[in-house]
Amino acid sequence: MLLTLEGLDGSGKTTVWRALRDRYPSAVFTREPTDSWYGEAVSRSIADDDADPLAELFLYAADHADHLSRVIRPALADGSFVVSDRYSDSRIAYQAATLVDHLDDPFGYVRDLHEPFSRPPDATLYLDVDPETAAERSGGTNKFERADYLRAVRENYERLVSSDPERFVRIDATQSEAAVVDEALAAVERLR
Ligand SMILES: Nc1ncnc2c1ncn2[C@@H]1O[C@H](COP(=O)(O)OP(=O)(O)O)[C@@H](O)[C@H]1O
Ligand SMILES: Cc1cn([C@H]2C[C@H](O)[C@@H](COP(=O)(O)OP(=O)(O)O)O2)c(=O)[nH]c1=O
Repeated sequence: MLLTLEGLDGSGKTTVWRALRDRYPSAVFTREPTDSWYGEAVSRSIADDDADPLAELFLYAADHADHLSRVIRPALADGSFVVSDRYSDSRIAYQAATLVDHLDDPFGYVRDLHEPFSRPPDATLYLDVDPETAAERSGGTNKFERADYLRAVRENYERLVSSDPERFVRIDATQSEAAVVDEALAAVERLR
């Protein structure tokens, strides 16, 4: 089973990912961007304010392709429970926002790019938080610009959730850390 964690920066994905790692020590825990050289290229692009958004999409997509072949598919073939902190939905939510002035239908473009080669998650925990809280928690320096961008990203997440409601479990991530973790652990218990 492939479980993914999604949500805005600062929504608490990594906190939940760690709690799941403690609860399911034999599962495979992974993340995107990965720690491969493809993931390092992604990090360089994130750090570059002038990075071309289309080039950045393809770096993220390359990292995803490598993640699938090197980690995700072999682990699933072994019958492992696999948990990924971010996955393809992050691309659709974030890059559709960065590409809004570059493509007519960025959401459809990024979604369809994945379709021929990716492996959809079986279930996704969506940690839902308002953009202001997300920006504050993730320590963005330009808080208002960041919150504006995260607002667009959140709208894309909402589109994803409504297009595939069966796959998503929405968790109110404005609750305390302990409440979010409890809800996430209970949801995974039900899903497995
Ligand atoms: N429910 C919560 N309430 C308050 N602070 C939180 C909550 N969840 C996480 N945090 C804090 O917010 C910051 C970002 O959390 P993190 O789990 O790294 O989020 P993400 O991986 O989604 O960016 C950390 O300092 C973490 O301790
Ligand atoms: C995986 C992925 C991440 N991102 C962005 C989200 C984050 O702003 C940044 C780094 O991801 P990450 O390290 O998961 O950030 P955080 O822990 O703060 O949520 O990359 C994309 O824009 N597209 C993607 O496909």
